[in-house]
Amino acid sequence: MTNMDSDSDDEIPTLVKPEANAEVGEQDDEVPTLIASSDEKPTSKVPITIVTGYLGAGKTTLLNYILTEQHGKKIAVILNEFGDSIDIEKQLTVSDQNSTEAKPVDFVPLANGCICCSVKDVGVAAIENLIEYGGTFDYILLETTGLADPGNIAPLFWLDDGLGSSIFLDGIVTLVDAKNVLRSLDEGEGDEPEKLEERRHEDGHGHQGPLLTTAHLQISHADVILINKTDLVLKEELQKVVDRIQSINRLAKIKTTTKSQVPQLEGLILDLHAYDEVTDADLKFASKGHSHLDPTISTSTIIFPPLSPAQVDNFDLFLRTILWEDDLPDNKTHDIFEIHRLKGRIPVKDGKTLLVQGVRNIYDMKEARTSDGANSADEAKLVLIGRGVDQPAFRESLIATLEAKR
Ligand SMILES: Nc1nc2c(ncn2[C@@H]2O[C@H](COP(=O)(O)OP(=O)(O)OP(=O)(O)O)[C@@H](O)[C@H]2O)c(=O)[nH]1
Ligand SMILES: [Zn+2]
Repeated sequence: MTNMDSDSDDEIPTLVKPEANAEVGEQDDEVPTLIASSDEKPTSKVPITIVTGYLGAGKTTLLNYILTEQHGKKIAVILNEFGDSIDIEKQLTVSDQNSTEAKPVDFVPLANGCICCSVKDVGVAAIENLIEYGGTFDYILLETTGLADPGNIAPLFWLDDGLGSSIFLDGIVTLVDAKNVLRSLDEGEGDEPEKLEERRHEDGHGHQGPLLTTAHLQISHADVILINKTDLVLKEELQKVVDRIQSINRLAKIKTTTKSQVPQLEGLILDLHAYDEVTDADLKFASKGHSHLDPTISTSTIIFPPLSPAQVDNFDLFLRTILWEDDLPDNKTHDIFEIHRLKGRIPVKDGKTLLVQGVRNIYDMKEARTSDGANSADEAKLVLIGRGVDQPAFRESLIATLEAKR
């Protein structure tokens, strides 16, 4: 669906209609509008999966595939021009002011119970309307533009304010094009040159750091990465791609696909729970080691002893300082860094386990339900994904902060 991504503002959005179900949409130019009565408010939050990926990686192919599969869910698919953070903020404000006079959104019902909605300019407001008027579906899939930075979009659905009251972020799925991804990572091919220049930063010694491309941002924020178009590469080439992607993001599940055909939807696209649960298994692979295959972004794991209850506040201070101030507490000297994603499981000696989640400068810390609790003898693990996170100073600063009397 490359025509969705053109820049012309007056272009009429195209609706996705899987060929197999072509008869369902009936008249092509008459789009049905679903309007539910106002008392049909959804009672629980609807999960949303963000589908991101570089230009032409296979996002629309994936959504079409899902819309034709039998999965027993009513899925609302939104094709959107989500991209620029500034636009999104504008849209949020507009939708807040107009929330009482929101207009219905147009949907196309599909054979397997799914509905499809194509939104070009309304963005967040459209999703609110979808919830308000639709109410009859149990999942939302949102395709972003190829140049979108998921780090700007994810917080909109994760936080309690804004949209978080009716929707919760289930996960971010990133598609990469096996044939082109290495070139995108190395050269920023397809990226806007000004954006690349903006994202370059100095390494703290006055040297320009390596290129941070859109492909990096989409991989570093992903919970699931589908390496698509495997038919276009040789086995050895594919292995190189897998290795490179793993070196950037060791938390994400990685699967290889052709024509975006995922082996199963559950746990790969739907119901990831990537922003509420942090299981031991989630962190296991990440903490097994790391490599420096990518000069720009890497995954790093800090392992430390369980906290005493009195150290919890100090741990929180450490998180606030690294995420909000891009700095390490206790004046620890360090190179410049930038954290994109963070996950942790922190046992406390009173028997609780703290679960930590972060995207950019937003984080959430809560207690694990006792049923999934690791016992307090386990080590604590904090996994960081980003630029410059692979510095010994992180662990040193954390230990010093935990031990400090405040
Ligand atoms: N050879 C090959 N082609 C594929 C595969 N998956 C998708 N394609 C083709 O690649 C092209 C782009 O796929 P889309 O699904 O439109 O990609 P997209 O990510 O939605 O693209 P944009 O919205 O333009 O960013 C289409 O012509 C697809 O048919 C694959 O596994 N192998
Ligand atoms: Zn597309």
